[in-house]
Amino acid sequence: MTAETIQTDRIPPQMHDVMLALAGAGARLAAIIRRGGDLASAVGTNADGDGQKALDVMADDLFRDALAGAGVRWFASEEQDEAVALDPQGRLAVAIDPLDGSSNIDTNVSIGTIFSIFPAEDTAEASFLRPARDQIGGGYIIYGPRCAMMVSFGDGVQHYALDPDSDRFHLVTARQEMPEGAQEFAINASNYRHWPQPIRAYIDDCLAGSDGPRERNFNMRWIASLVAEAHRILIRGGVFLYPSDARQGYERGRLRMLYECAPIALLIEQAGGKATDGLIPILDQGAGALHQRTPFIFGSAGKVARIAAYHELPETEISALFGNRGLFRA
Ligand SMILES: O=P(O)(O)OC[C@H]1O[C@](O)(COP(=O)(O)O)[C@@H](O)[C@@H]1O
Ligand SMILES: [Mg+2]
Ligand SMILES: [Mg+2]
Repeated sequence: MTAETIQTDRIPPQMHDVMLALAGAGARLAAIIRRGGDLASAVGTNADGDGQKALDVMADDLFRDALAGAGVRWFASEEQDEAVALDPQGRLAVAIDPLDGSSNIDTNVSIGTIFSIFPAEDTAEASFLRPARDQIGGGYIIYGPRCAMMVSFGDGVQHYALDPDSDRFHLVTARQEMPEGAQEFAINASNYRHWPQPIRAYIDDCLAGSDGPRERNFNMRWIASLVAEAHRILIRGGVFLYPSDARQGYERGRLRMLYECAPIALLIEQAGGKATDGLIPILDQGAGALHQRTPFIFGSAGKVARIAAYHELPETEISALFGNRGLFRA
């Protein structure tokens, strides 16, 4: 039996082993990151053609080994071309982004691990290529100034923190709720010229601040670690956008449906927010392939609904200068 790496009294019993394994591997990875050293050197390329860094591969090995003894039948990872069969008796299927925010490893900026848990079926395809609403668990670990975990089993979001003395995750908040609050948006604005019109119009109106149709000022953040943006938004609200764009290979955005967007969408909905591809809830969709990408917009419910409304505006209204976009005053 695994040592108690996480407080289990709020975790459904059938999830204890998998959560003990994820928390144990997360605590070990947190220690590796704290120690530092050569974690960012290039070591290869993954299934999707992304460059792999030393820490990407280390994290993948750590989580796969930990999950092998935790009732997991199928393991799918950003770092593996195909799903891996672990325990034929296992009842769960786990998809994982073992190290999210790889471009930040060498800059000592927050990075994370994202995980999604489905009931195991007889094949990996049947286990993973299904509606995201079939997830029975999902969450992330953030390796930041504090190491923390947000996880949902479909009944709210639980917030844990890693105690550095005992190396155990303990419950901080039993039901994390997202405030509507912050007037903050997160997008990689260097891609502005490649964005679709509704996204440009939404951001134009935010940037116009109190002089534009929104009649108030906004703040912007871009960390380039999805986990860190999700954590900030869960704690203080705001909105995140990684839309599709006109660059080659970005026709469906950048982020992966199965092990990035689906678990973050579960957390966001369970905390009272919304997560869509611009229009359709992510949880109403599913991955057609393990590494399929999707445009991803999430955050406070009102903000995500507003972005959907920009997608439905008539062309004349969308291409109007922000000052003339009468439908969106305030
Ligand atoms: O560099 P860009 O295009 O702004 O992309 C940033 C996005 O890429 C990611 O780093 C992708 O995740 P990986 O590091 O797991 O590949 C997200 O965490 C982040 O939101
Ligand atoms: Mg990622
Ligand atoms: Mg990754």
